[in-house]
Amino acid sequence: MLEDDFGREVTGVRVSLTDRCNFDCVYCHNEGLGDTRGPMEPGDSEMSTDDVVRFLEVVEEYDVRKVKFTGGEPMLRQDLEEIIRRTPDSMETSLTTNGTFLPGRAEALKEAGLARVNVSQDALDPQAFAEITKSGAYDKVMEGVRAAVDAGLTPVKLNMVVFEHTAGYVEEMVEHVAENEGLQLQLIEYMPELTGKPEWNIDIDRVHTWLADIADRVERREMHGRRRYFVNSDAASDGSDGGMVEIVDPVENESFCANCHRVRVTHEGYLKGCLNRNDDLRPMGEMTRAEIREAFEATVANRVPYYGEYLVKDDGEWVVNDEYLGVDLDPVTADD
Ligand SMILES: Nc1nc2c(ncn2[C@@H]2O[C@H](COP(=O)(O)OP(=O)(O)OP(=O)(O)O)[C@@H](O)[C@H]2O)c(=O)[nH]1
Ligand SMILES: C[S@@+](CC[C@H](N)C(=O)[O-])C[C@H]1O[C@@H](n2cnc3c(N)ncnc32)[C@H](O)[C@@H]1O
Ligand code: SF4
Ligand code: SF4
Repeated sequence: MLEDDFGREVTGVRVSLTDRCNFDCVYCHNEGLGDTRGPMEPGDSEMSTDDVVRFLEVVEEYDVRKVKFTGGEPMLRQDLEEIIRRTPDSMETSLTTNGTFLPGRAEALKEAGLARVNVSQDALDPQAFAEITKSGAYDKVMEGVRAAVDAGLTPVKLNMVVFEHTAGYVEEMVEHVAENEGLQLQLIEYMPELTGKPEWNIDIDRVHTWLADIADRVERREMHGRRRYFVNSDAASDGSDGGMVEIVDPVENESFCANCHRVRVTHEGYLKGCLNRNDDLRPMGEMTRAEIREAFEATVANRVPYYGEYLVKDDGEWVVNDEYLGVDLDPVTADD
């Protein structure tokens, strides 16, 4: 297993399969790569099926055991089922999607070996949903979530970005997942770095405080040290956990970055050490196994935590701050 200079082992990869999308969400960071708008046809620049599979086979050699497929909208790739089928068996395979193509395809994804899906759903109100996503496909998304639950792609995590347009819908969404088996909620702090519009920010600490008040139990997840709140677990008739609500709050959060164990791959086949950075793109040449190995090792060796005092000025020169290694990571009590 590879470890970076900040003691972070790399256990997962996040692979963007395309930058195309059928939505145009007002906040979209597109994994740090900018606009999703453009032609809907497969781009020449996208990694081929074989490239993606070869990449996964190589990183498996380094004990990478998790892969997240994302985009753009990854379900625009017609070879998604094939990619999943050919993903090494040792890897947990998950997908983040806007959900519109899940109806009619969820079963096939499950059969191909997909473990679970996350579906972006920012509101339970069709009009608000349409305004945020610039699409009227609310019903399709609801249908997609049901199809995923029915196919056993569970837990289905609903991804809701908490920002000015959605803050009023948080409570309703928490109730929704608490009442519906198979669903969990991820409340994502709005990341303004890549989209501008800092005026849309909502103070995520207020959401933590509110959830801490109503939760029966709180855990900390290994990944990013994220907090998980269990709501209404007593009321759950099936003995399950009731509603599980996780807060994804990376912004200016050193502890989040200190627990970051994933390397990213862009749809064009560049490695990237951090979601928020665009100055660390590393090509993998012709994507031969040797080139992938070399680029992967170099990417891990050059990873830095985005938030955190990882660079300091010494005699006018920027140098890595060894003190960062002493950041209080807080005890992590929950496993993934
Ligand atoms: N800044 C930052 N944001 C992240 C990182 N990982 C995930 N996110 C954000 O978290 C949100 C949810 O991401 P998903 O792709 O659904 O999945 P996940 O939460 O990372 O992973 P699972 O919970 O294991 O499914 C997205 O808005 C991502 O941009 C990260 O390493 N850094
Ligand atoms: C870029 S999308 C790609 C996958 C898929 N198209 C989807 O929407 O789920 C991945 C996740 O990033 C989230 N996201 C996009 N821009 C964001 C931002 N500025 N701040 C926080 N999360 C954001 C989306 O809500 C989504 O859950
Ligand atoms: S559906 Fe996903 S990729 Fe598409 S615009 Fe929305 S957040 Fe971005
Ligand atoms: S270093 Fe921080 S900002 Fe960058 S990908 Fe990891 S958690 Fe996200």
